[in-house]
Amino acid sequence: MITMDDIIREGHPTLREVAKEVPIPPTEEDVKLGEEMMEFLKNSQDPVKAEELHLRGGVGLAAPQLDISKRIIAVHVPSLDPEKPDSGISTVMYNPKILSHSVQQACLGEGEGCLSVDREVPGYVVRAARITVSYYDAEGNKQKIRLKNYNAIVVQHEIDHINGVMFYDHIDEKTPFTLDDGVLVIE
Ligand SMILES: CC(C)(C)[C@H](NC(=O)Nc1cc(F)cc(F)c1)C(=O)N(CC(=O)NO)CC1CCCC1
Ligand SMILES: [Zn+2]
Repeated sequence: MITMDDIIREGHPTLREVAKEVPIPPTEEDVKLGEEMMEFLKNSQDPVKAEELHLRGGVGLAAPQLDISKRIIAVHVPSLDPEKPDSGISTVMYNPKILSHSVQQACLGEGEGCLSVDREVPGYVVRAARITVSYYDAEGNKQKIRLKNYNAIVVQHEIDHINGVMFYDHIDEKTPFTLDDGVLVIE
């Protein structure tokens, strides 16, 4: 079972590598890895288990964060809006790829953090507000989905990880909270 001890922290070189594509259909080993990554996210959002296992409440995880340089990500975003019960996203993506994205940009009003970063890094992380992502699922079926707002932010954050990019690479140190016109601030 994955715990915080399995997550490598900033400074570890694997976080700066471009991860390798995985064979499709995913091998048994890669399917098992994806399942364990999803289980970690679910455990981390379960108050009892998170407390017991000392987990930070995670919504996304990329294989490089486990020192496994493969293009596998898991996202488990609860629907934050009770009126829209299925506005979240919960899936493991093999070889995810952003096919297109909106010109419109967005950022989280709170800025971003990272399971691999044990410090606050203030500043807006400006990303595309909407993205179209293709990926393969555990059975090797090609999927194509459109994401917006928080779901889009999480998937972009995780795809950054398989490209060796950290969220603070996007923060302008001199003007961390300056926003161009039209950037959507997601609260
Ligand atoms: C870094 C951390 C604060 C742990 C962040 N958690 C998070 O956003 N928790 C959360 C938010 C909710 F809205 C509902 C909920 F149930 C839990 C996170 O998992 N990530 C993922 C990560 O580090 N992946 O590598 C950082 C987020 C910053 C923007 C997108 C993902
Ligand atoms: Zn991260």
